[in-house]
Amino acid sequence: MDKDIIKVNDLIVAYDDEPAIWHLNMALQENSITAIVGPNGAGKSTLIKSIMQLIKPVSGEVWIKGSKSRKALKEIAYVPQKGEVNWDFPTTVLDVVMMGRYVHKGWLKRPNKKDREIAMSALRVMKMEAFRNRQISELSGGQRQRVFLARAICQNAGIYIMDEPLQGIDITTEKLIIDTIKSLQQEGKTFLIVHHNLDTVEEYFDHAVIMNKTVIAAGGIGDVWTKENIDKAYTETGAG
Ligand SMILES: Nc1ncnc2c1ncn2[C@@H]1O[C@H](COP(=O)(O)OP(=O)(O)OP(=O)(O)O)[C@@H](O)[C@H]1O
Repeated sequence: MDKDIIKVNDLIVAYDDEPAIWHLNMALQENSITAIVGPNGAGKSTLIKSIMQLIKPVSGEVWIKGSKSRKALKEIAYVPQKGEVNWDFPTTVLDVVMMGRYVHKGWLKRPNKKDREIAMSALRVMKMEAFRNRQISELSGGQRQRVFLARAICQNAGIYIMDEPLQGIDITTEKLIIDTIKSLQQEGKTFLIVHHNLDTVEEYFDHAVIMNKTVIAAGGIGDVWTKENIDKAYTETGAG
């Protein structure tokens, strides 16, 4: 069986004629925890937004489980950067987490008791049960990140794509998120995660894509996590 659950072929993405991603090729190995690493402006968010079809590329292809159809996106739970969400929207923690269920039900059907149980169990995993009736505007940054992950768990997708889930959170929440990710990996899930802290890459991830507009090196951590590759990404091209 093909171990590459997502494939990106020769991707070019530009904003106002300025390329943010240039002839990028990568493959996400099934059941891996893969880091996307690179300097500010390297195109990491652009890459995952392209995979999620939130941005239209100039050229290139994205295959998800052997399909190019939008339907394949159902296989993915996407966790955007905290800053990309309107946290002032008047809604509760439980309602946000329950949104993870709409992928299965469609937007018109109301969630039922089972959906609620699944959402509560996801909140329990993230130790956010006590906050279920809290307005999302009243959460701290770390609590927001926990709610995001609970919503992704609720979706019960095979692939998680997360944009800087560990940004601006304390060590307790970081450990909880990493432990949850590792136990979901045991259940067969796959992770593609934008990560900034170079000191924790080897501890948290088994694969990495080191990039700066294009891929500098990609593969198993033991093979690609070298000073040479990291220096190359962080010193070349002037994208940062
Ligand atoms: N909506 C946009 N319009 C114009 N340019 C954009 C837009 N979004 C991103 N860019 C530019 O594209 C390049 C890549 O941005 P992107 O956010 O993908 O990088 P990143 O690697 O995720 O950066 P960071 O580590 O700072 O989050 C940057 O030069 C950025 O300024």
